Amino acid sequence: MIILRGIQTKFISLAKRGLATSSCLRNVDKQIDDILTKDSEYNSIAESYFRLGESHKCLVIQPYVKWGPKKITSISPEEQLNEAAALIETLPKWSVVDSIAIPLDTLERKTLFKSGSMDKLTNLVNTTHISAIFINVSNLKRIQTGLLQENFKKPIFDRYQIVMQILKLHATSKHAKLQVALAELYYVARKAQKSAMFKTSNQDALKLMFQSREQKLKSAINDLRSQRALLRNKRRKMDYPIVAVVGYTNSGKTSLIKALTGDEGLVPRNQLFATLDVTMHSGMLPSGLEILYVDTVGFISDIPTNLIECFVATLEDAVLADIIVHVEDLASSNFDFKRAHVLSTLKDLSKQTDAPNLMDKVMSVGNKSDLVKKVQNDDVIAVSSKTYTGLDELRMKLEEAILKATSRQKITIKVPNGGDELRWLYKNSTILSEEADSQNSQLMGCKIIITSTNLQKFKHYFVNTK
Ligand SMILES: Nc1nc2c(ncn2[C@@H]2O[C@H](COP(=O)(O)OP(=O)(O)OP(=O)(O)O)[C@@H](O)[C@H]2O)c(=O)[nH]1
Ligand SMILES: [Mg+2]
Repeated sequence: MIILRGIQTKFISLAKRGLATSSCLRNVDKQIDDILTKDSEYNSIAESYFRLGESHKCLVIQPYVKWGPKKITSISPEEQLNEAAALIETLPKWSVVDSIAIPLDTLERKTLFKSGSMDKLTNLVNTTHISAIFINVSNLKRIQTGLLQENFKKPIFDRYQIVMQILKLHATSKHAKLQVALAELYYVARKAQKSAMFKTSNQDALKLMFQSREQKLKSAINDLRSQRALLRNKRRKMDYPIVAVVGYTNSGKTSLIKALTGDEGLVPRNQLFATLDVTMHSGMLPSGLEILYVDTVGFISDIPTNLIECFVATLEDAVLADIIVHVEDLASSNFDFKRAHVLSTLKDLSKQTDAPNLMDKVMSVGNKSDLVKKVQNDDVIAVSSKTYTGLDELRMKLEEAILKATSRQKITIKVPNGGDELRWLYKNSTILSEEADSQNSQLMGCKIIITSTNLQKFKHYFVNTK
């Protein structure tokens, strides 16, 4: 769901003009609630894969391919382990007790690990007080999970399960809940269809149940998408420049928008996937031009594609923005890896959504500059959302880019004092300053920002006709 937040008075004025969504979405609300809560047969199957209520002390294992084409060179196993631990720590009541990286020659082995590594891990499991094992690969095969569980006598989780649990916990809006439910359904249906339960129960009925749930979820998501498209058109008509803020999870997107807008409704959190809703926040550029910042869902590497696809819809607003601010965490040890991941996701998005000029709209902002001694990257605008350093420079650069991207121009225009022209300009442009003309007191000199279309209209109404 798109939620519009901003400085309160602005929120009210924007909401009155039809930008807030709640009333538009009310009619589909009940239908969505039913899909999410009343499907008891599905819910009881899904619960067996996701253990939201449990608390766990985890051993985190990072398998990594040591050589050959499958070897990952862009991020070290230690850095992967750090990210894996951050995922676990994001779940309330889950903690990391120990972590270990294990070299492999392939990820395809039935037991995943060779016997030597298996012995080493069994010893570690038996001598450490843990209640579960998180193996940081995107998706374990059912046979791998089964054999590892049998060997270690502890529940085994893969990355998909952990990310899904975080998403389930953090999804608050209907739209986010529906998308998470769809991502979960793909996982549950695939696992259930391969399980013993599926072989012994009425397979056709189970398949039908999954298919019907998928259809209901997709249709509800499509309804919401149409609502969003309507809202987008409304916003376009109102001509607010839009700045989408994207980036790797935890880079500080929400914090940056909060620092730029002063919006107290925003709550940055030191968690992965803290933001799962696309929200809008009004802000002002140095000239007084009002813009909307769009907060978005963070990116993360190594997530199964159907999980990503579910979130592409939420990024539609980003794709259609006038400028895309890419927030990067300057203090992150794997800065280059994260940058490459976000840029390649944006490139994919540009292809999928048929937006060929998407990459031209990207502006790189290096956040958390307060945590580094020296900013190494010359190609970013360095800021700190914590100390507010660099924000004025960022606003200036944004203004420059927005004026260019939205064909707006700053001009000075002379209009009759108190006339229709002035009233029209108040409605259709941003007035930066106005002062009486020194040579003719009947005239006002107005410095304005106006779109090319509105300038044409102004000329048509007030210049050509006279
Ligand atoms: N020191 C410092 N910490 C920051 C800065 N900006 C954000 N943080 C911290 O970084 C963490 C993540 O911030 P968020 O703004 O929630 O990050 P996000 O990119 O919106 O994260 P997701 O919504 O989870 O993708 C929080 O603990 C913030 O307080 C900064 O400039 N300096
Ligand atoms: Mg956020």
